[in-house]
Amino acid sequence: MEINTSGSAGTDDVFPDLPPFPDDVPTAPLLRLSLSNLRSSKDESDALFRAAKDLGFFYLDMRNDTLGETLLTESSQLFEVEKKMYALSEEELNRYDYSSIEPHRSYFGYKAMGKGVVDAKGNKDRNQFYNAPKDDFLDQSADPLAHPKPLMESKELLASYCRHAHELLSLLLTHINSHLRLEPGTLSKMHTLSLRSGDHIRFVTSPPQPPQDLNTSMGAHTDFGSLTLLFNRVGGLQVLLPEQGTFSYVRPLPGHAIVNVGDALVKFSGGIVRSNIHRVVAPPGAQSKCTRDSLVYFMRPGDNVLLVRCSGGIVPPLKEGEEEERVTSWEWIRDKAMSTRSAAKKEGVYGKQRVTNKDELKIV
Ligand SMILES: O=C(O)CCC(=O)C(=O)O
Ligand SMILES: [Fe+2]
Repeated sequence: MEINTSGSAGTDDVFPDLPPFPDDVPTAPLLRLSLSNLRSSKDESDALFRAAKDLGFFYLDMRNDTLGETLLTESSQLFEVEKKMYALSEEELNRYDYSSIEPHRSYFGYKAMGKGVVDAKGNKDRNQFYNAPKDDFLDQSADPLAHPKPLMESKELLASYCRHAHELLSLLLTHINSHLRLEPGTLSKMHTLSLRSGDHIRFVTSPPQPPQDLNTSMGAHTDFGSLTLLFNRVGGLQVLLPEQGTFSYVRPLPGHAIVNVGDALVKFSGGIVRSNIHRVVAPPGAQSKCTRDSLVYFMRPGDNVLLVRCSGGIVPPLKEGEEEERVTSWEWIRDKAMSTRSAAKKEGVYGKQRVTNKDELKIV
């Protein structure tokens, strides 16, 4: 079967309400997979595993599939909720910054513009984001946090989105599980919806940047979790091409989500899949004048799950004398999420800067 890549845009590849993504910037060759084909085609499933190993990023066409269409509709509705939330004053939003409030100290909640750093020089980020925890919205947190009114007014929508995003990503996990030839259910068991976990919906927004002062909006990073489901419409996301060592834009495509592999799955697979480095820069071309919103769902293992390789299948066993750090999902998130916060750095709680992909696994 022929699998397209994003090298060039097709006729229905533009968002009608936005200036077009330029045709003269290089774009990354993500495979275009289809959710509906994935349900029945072995070739599509093989392509999924290939994408998870080679680049760790791929497009997933959500159209012509009930779950996919539901996620497209709900994500559009959440983009509206996102607008309402960011219309709140900075003072109001800052009430939900839990990054230094004990006993709730957490990466959930609001992060103001410039609260994170994008590079080793300490340059500040150019985005605001809000991390809305799955467990609060599914009413399964021991100690739920307060969240802004626009989110609480759409609590059912957020809950429904968490369930659907989790269902979709679980389906992808099942395919990866079978390609790794693990016991059926091995990966799913560590990601049961009812387990307390770091899963959350992230609402990211970046205002247009002054043309004379462009900077990285979100610094180069890998995602912590197992799989990430991303909807964006304005360009700016870039992936590091593993062979060239250069960053390349990911063209947003209507009707498609972008899916990427995170660090936890690298650990579980003993380095077989790839958690690729990516970043967000100012939107290219005519899109540079747009506010850039994105909607991310991070699927993560349960908080108490140990991030060690699975045994069985094609997962390479540890070599004699080789040891793996025994860190739980919760400990890993705590260190990693706080490592890019400038305030945390100042207070001396700068976490370990954890980056994992195939090549770096050994130095983590
Ligand atoms: O906004 C985007 O397109 C990507 C955001 C991202 O990589 C993240 O929040 O981890
Ligand atoms: Fe990311």
